[in-house]
Amino acid sequence: MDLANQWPRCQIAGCVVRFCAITALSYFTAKWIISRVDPLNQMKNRIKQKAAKQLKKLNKRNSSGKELKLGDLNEHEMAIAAHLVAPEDINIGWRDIAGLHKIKEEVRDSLILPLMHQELYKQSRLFSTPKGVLLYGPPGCGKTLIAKAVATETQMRFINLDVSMLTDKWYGESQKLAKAVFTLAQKMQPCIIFIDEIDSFLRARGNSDHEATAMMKTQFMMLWDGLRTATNSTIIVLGATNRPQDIDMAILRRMPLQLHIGAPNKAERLDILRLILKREKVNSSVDLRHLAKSTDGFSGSDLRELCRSAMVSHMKHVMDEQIGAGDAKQILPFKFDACDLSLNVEDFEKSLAKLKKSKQVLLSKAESVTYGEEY
Ligand SMILES: Nc1ncnc2c1ncn2[C@@H]1O[C@H](COP(=O)(O)OP(=O)(O)OP(=O)(O)O)[C@@H](O)[C@H]1O
Repeated sequence: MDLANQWPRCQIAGCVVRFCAITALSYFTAKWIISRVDPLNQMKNRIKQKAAKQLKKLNKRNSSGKELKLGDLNEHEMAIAAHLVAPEDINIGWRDIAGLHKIKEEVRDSLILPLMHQELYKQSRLFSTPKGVLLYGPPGCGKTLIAKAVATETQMRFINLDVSMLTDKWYGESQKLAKAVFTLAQKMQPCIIFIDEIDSFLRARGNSDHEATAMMKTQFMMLWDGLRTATNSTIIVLGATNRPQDIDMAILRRMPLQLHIGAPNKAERLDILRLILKREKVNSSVDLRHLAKSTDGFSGSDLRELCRSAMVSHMKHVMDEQIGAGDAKQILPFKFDACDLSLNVEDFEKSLAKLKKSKQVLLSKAESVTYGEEY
């Protein structure tokens, strides 16, 4: 009788166990499938992997011994951490910037030395390291280079803030992300928060601003203020812009050090050309002084393009001579040693004419934009 009573109970228990197992299996399978096809989840995983990679690089170089782990960060900080730039990926120092002597001196005196010798500078109540720095001037003249060199010289960590992510609908929760920028910087200080094209993000507030954007800007400023009043934090917001006149006045007030990085003059253009061509073969007939004189109005990046395009034209000439209409694979290895790879006057002349022409086209297209007058 007892046995007969127990038998159905065992069956019931078996059924319950099977039911639970099937339910659990279905749940985890469904979860796995959703995680595989959900784009948001996939993006979060990518961010996590990228953040982990960047943190690993940072920790490897960290001499203070204080490691920052992925587990120390919340979801929003992780999204920002994916935009960290490891020191080995920056690799730009003063030696990589030609000209701009006054700017370098100013940055050294007002920023680098005070950051590197904080104890000494703290002795004076008159001095405080600027928590906000603005680099402004025409495009391609070295603003980003200066920002990177500051990070390298001071060995500070570098968040290259991609402002579009703060307003991106995929990330959502703009305000939490804005907060995460500062909390992450706090966790890994000394740290530079670099905002390129800061005018596009923190432009003068207007009625046309979306409510969420306006709130995020306000929050950003509040967090920045927290930084400015904290005496023991070593976090600097470094902004770069081509259009300083578009930046909100309240933001400009938070950036006491404002440096104009203008177009290079003749002597600076010569320095830049020498730096760019340092490791290239250049024929002795090429007069770099003359080239510097003929490139009035060129930015550093225009000069780089000039040299690159001269090299392209030279290589084309070499290839035409070597290969002609022949088969590249067959002929190249045999005559390679005989090639003259030195850039010559003709290469530069061709490249200069091409660049001047394209600059002219650009200028006529953007007649209303007159950078020179704005500064
Ligand atoms: N002073 C300089 N010395 C050496 N190279 C320079 C200099 N200025 C510009 N360059 C060259 O131009 C490139 C662009 O410079 P950079 O990105 O710093 O310009 P930018 O002012 O930040 O421009 P944008 O406003 O377009 O962001 C550099 O990678 C470098 O090759």
